[in-house]
Amino acid sequence: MHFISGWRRSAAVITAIRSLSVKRLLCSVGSEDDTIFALSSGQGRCGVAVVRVSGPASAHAVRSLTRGFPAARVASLRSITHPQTRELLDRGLVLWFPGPGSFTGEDSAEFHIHGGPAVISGVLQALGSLPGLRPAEAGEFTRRAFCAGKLDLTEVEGLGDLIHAETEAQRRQALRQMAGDLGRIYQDWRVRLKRCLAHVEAFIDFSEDELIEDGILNDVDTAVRQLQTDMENHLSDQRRGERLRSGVQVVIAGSTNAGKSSLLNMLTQRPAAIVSATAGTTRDVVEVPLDIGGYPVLLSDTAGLRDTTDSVEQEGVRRARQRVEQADLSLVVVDLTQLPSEPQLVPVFLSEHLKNILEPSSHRQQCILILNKSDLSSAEHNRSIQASLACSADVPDACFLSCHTRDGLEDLLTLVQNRLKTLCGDPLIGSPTLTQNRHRTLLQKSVEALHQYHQYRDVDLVLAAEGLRLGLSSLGRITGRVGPEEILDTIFKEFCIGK
Ligand SMILES: Nc1nc2c(ncn2[C@@H]2O[C@H](COP(=O)(O)OP(=O)(O)OP(=O)(O)O)[C@@H](O)[C@H]2O)c(=O)[nH]1
Ligand SMILES: [K+]
Ligand SMILES: [Mg+2]
Repeated sequence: MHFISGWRRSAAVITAIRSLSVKRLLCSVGSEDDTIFALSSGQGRCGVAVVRVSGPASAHAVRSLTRGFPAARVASLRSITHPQTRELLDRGLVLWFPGPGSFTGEDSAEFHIHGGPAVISGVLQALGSLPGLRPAEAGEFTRRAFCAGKLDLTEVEGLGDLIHAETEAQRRQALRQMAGDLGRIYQDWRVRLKRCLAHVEAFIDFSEDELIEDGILNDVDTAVRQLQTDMENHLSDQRRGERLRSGVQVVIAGSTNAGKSSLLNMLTQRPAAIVSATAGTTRDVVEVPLDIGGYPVLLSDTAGLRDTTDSVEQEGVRRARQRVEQADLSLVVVDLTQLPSEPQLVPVFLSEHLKNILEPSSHRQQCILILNKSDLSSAEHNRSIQASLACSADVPDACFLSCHTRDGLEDLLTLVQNRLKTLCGDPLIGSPTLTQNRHRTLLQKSVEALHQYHQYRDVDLVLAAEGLRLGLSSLGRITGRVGPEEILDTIFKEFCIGK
């Protein structure tokens, strides 16, 4: 056993050298010797604009534009002047963040100036006139933070998502990922897998000399199986996190003239789609992003579903059906006045009607029935329909609505919100969910590689170990500990200049 710990130490040294060189390789592009600067607040006229500087010449930049060097991490009011012409550009706050304790890990500074275009361009020009300073590329500040080991890739992505978050639930999920909750899970799996690999490699190298305990491979088998289970559980999340990140696809579908476009307009509070008494008004899919109860929704109105000889309308119907296929949730609108007059016949009628709209049976659960135009039918008749529906197991959640009087809108919104909660999950409860397809693909690869381990375990241990190594490398790519340059390029390019 003594021998194994010695071997482990040397393996640890090798791993350390490897990860060092990977990091050097990844971070060598876009010379780190440059000092970069950019407007970090939004473009356009605003009260205060923030110009950020990072890199070795940051202190020189502060000295050149202001007098009296500011204390670290304290806002100091200064006159900001052009280093060559000495012209006064603005009076603003200057902040000095010495490395390595800064966001990027480098010496950095911020100029909080007035947000007029002339002030901003004056300060940017002044910085550009200094030797060793150049404008930052998109995402370059965050990239430097990553290279300094301040963030792993999942945290970088969380930061990107936070900047783009439009609803409360998206913000919560992004904050959690930025805090490293997701990265920690992947890191833990990497550590466990690394231990398995070390044991198998030790077994390959030393088992003939009988320096290895028997049963070590059985322990590895159990550990690998447990890892597979953990990863598969994480993968089978019904894409909740990804849905929350990119928006829930909700489609409004149904027969012509049911009031689908009227519903879209009521929910979006603007005349987004044309409403008319002519059947077959809507042809194109009309898509509107919405925030419903903190969840991001992409709501689309579609052409009424009917057989038609009009080729343009046929295309509209084809697109409508395609949307229903892809949707996370369908709002099926039915004109109440078109239902059978006998309430007890309504459930069978609706269940047949739904088959026509939601063909694959797997989609039946992801549907809310909206019985529209309730203003045209008596309250008593509506109650009888409701009672009859309550006794039927074939019909999904249904609610009465009038797009004219807005009666039933509250109930509909509650129903929709509850569905969204199930579809996206609560980002603060339970273990954090996968948020990106990139993570999913790499995790699936990792799980497949672990299957290779079991496949070759009794046949060829070297090949089995290779499976573990592949699994480890896929996991490492998620957090960016291992990874080709182009992945990083894509991720950082999604950031804007100044981030
Ligand atoms: N009385 C009443 N009329 C409604 C209601 N909702 C919609 N309508 C009317 O029904 C007709 C059709 O409405 P639309 O919203 O265009 O229906 P649609 O389902 O989008 O129709 P297509 O796009 O042609 O498939 C219009 O005359 C609306 O004013 C409602 O709740 N009550
Ligand atoms: K219509
Ligand atoms: Mg319409």
